[in-house]
Amino acid sequence: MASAAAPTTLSLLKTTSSSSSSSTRARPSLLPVSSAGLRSTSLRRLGFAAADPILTRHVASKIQSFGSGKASRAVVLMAKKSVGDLTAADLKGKKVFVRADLNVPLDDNQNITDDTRVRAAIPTIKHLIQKGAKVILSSHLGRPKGVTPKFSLAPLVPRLSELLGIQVVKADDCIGPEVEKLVASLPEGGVLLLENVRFYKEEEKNEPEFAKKLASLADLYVNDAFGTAHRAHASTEGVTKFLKPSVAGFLLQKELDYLVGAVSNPKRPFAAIVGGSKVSSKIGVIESLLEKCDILLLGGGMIFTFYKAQGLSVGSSLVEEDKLGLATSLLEKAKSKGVSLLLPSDVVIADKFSPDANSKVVPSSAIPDGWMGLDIGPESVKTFSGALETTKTVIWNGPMGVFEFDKFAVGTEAIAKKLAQLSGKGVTTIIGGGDSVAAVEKVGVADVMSHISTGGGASLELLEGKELPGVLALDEAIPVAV
Ligand SMILES: Nc1ncnc2c1ncn2[C@@H]1O[C@H](COP(=O)(O)OP(=O)(O)O)[C@@H](O)[C@H]1O
Ligand SMILES: O=C(OP(=O)(O)O)[C@H](O)COP(=O)(O)O
Repeated sequence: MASAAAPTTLSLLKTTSSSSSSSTRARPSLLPVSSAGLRSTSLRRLGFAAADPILTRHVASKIQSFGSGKASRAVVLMAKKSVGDLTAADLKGKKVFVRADLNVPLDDNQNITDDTRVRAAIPTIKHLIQKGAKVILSSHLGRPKGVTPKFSLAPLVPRLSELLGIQVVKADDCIGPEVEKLVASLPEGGVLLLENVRFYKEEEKNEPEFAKKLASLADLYVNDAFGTAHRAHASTEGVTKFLKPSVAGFLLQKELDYLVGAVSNPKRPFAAIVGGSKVSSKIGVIESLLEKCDILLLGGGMIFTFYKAQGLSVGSSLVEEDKLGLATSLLEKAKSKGVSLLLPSDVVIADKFSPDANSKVVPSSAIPDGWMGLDIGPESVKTFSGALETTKTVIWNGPMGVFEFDKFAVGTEAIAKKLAQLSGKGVTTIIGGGDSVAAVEKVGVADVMSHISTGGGASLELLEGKELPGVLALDEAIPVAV
C-alpha cells in the first residue's frame, strides 16, 4: 500500500507532542479533557465545525491546541497506547499475546487465496521479533462450531514463516498444558501460532475464565485485529482485563488513523462515495458522512430507492419500499447541510439478474418496466469523476453496481481507476472495507490507495460512529484528566 499521502491526525500529534521533536511549530498548550467532556462547544472553539460523534465517543481524550489567532489549529490525539510506545525494556524477553485477524479465504485445498490480512499483520509481529519479544499469535478463522479441522490455522504457518523470515511454531490448541509447554520453550524473537481461538465457544461468549486462561500465557497484550475489533470476544476484549499493558498494534493504529482521523478532520474538499446493495445497510454511514463531507456520490442498488422516492419509475430494480421516506429525508439533510449529493444521471439496465443478461444504458428517469438497474452509466461516471477532480480526501464504501458480473462492473472499475489517479496526485484515498476492497483489487490498483481497510464490518461500524469494543478496551496512551 502507498505510504500515507498526508500526515494523519495521529502521526501529526505524535510529532508535535514529542518532547524530543525537532518541530519548529509553536509549543503546544495542552487542554486536557475527558472523552465525555469533548462537547461541541470545545470542538468548535478548537476549530472543528461541529461535535464529531466518532471523535467524542471513540478516540478523543485529549486535545492539543497550538498557534494563535487565525493560524490556530487543533488536533485530537488518538489516545490508545500503541506497541510503538513500548520501550525495548518493555518487550525484551517478554511474552506478548498478539491478537491478529488472520481470517483469510482458503480454497478447497486449504491454500490461502488472498493473503492481505496476513501481510497486514506482519509489521507488528516483526517489530516484536526485532525487540526480542516472544510472540504468542492468536486469531480466529471462519465461524466454526467447536473444533473443525477445515478451520484450523495450520495453512497460515508457511505464509507467516515466509513473510517473517523465521519458522513459526504452531500449537494444536490455544490454551492448556501443551500450549504452556510450547510457550515456555519459545526463544526471544520466536513466534508461536495458537490454534483457532473460536474452537472454544467461550471465545465469542467472552467468558472471563477463558479470557483469563489466554491471558495467563503472556506478560502483555497487543491487539492488531482491526477486522475483529467490532466483536467483544475473549481474545479481543476480555483478555485486556487480565493483561497489562494492553496496547494497539500498528495495523489497528493505522486503521484508526485513517477511518477516524482522516475522515473526521479531512483535507477538503472531502468526498464520500457510498454504494452497495441497500440503503438500509448504509443509513448509518451516509448519515455520519453527511456531517463531514462536502460531496456525496451515491451508486449501487440503493439509488433506486432514492429515485422511487423522487417519483421516478425504477422497473424491477432493487427497492426498499419501507425506506422511501428515509431516502427523502437523507436528500433533505444533504441540502440543509450544504453537501453536494449526486445520484447517477444514467444507469445500465438488464432484463434479468444474470451475467449474460441483455443490457442497455438509459437515463435514470427512463427505466422501462421489467428492466433492472445493475450499474451506473457512462455519463454518471463522467460526472462523478469530474466532481472528484478537485477533492483532497475521498472515502469509498460499496460498489457502484453488480461488479461480480463483468458486464456490470464498468462503473465500479471506472471509479476505482479514478481514485487511483487521484491518489497519484496526492489525494488521500481511503477504501472502507468490504466489497469495495474486492473491486479495487480486481482492477489492480489496491497498492496505490492511501489506505485499504482490512475490516468490512469493523470499518462500517467505525464510519457509522460506533464504538469498537476491541479498541475501547485498550489502555489510554495518556492519563485522561477530567
Ligand atoms: N444495482 C444493484 N442491484 C443489485 N445489487 C447491487 C447493485 N449494485 C451493487 N449491488 C450489490 O451490492 C453488493 C455489495 O453491497 P454491500 O455489502 O452493501 O457493500 P460493501 O460490502 O462494499 O459494504 C454487491 O454484492 C453488489 O453486487
Ligand atoms: O472477516 C471478518 O469480518 P468482515 O467480513 O466484516 O471483514 C472478521 O474476521 C470478523 O469475522 P466475523 O464477522 O466472523 O466476526
